[in-house]
Amino acid sequence: MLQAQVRSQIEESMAVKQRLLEDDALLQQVESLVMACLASLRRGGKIIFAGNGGSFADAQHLSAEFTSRFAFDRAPLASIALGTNNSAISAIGNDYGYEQVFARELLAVAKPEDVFIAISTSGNSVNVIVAVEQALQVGVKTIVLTGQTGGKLKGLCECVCVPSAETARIQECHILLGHILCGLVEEQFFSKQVK
Ligand SMILES: O=C(CO)[C@@H](O)[C@H](O)[C@H](O)[C@H](O)COP(=O)(O)O
Ligand SMILES: [Zn+2]
Repeated sequence: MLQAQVRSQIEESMAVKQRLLEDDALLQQVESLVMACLASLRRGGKIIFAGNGGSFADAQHLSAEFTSRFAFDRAPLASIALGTNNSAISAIGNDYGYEQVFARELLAVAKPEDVFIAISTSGNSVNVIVAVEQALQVGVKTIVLTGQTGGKLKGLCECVCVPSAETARIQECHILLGHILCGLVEEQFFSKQVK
């Protein structure tokens, strides 16, 4: 009985990915994001990630692909996920408010040569919005991975909008696109350096 629901959720996940595949503008955005990350790393910048809940896990996961390795053994690439220092979250949250937890850490570490990838399925998480505003002020190239509407983040900066309104389905596409990003950046960065 539950098997039908399992099947229908897999079908829905595949349907969202099919819509991604048919969205040339979105694929172009992902290519541009790869190029922006490459340019940042080549000039000594780093890739900064942030998100809440499942997107926090995605932020950590993708950041670790850069600093550890993705598809092959190579030198580490500079990346951090905001909010991974529990003491900083506790101190900033307690002293400045939870909406500042990403923005203040970003202000402490971001340089104009960095890229900031914010992840929010709704586009409405206040701590992500405030961090995006802070990144733009510092002059950091900022891109948001979000859902079909982009929420409040839509008007603020470039948004890669996954064509779904369902959090889980959007997250599944974010990690797919994130893995594609990591793989292409790694391949391009090191193929150029080997010569
Ligand atoms: O993973 C999930 C749901 O799949 C949740 O933990 C989810 O990430 C949390 O509710 C987040 O707070 C949602 O934030 P956002 O994606 O709207 O910015
Ligand atoms: Zn989740």
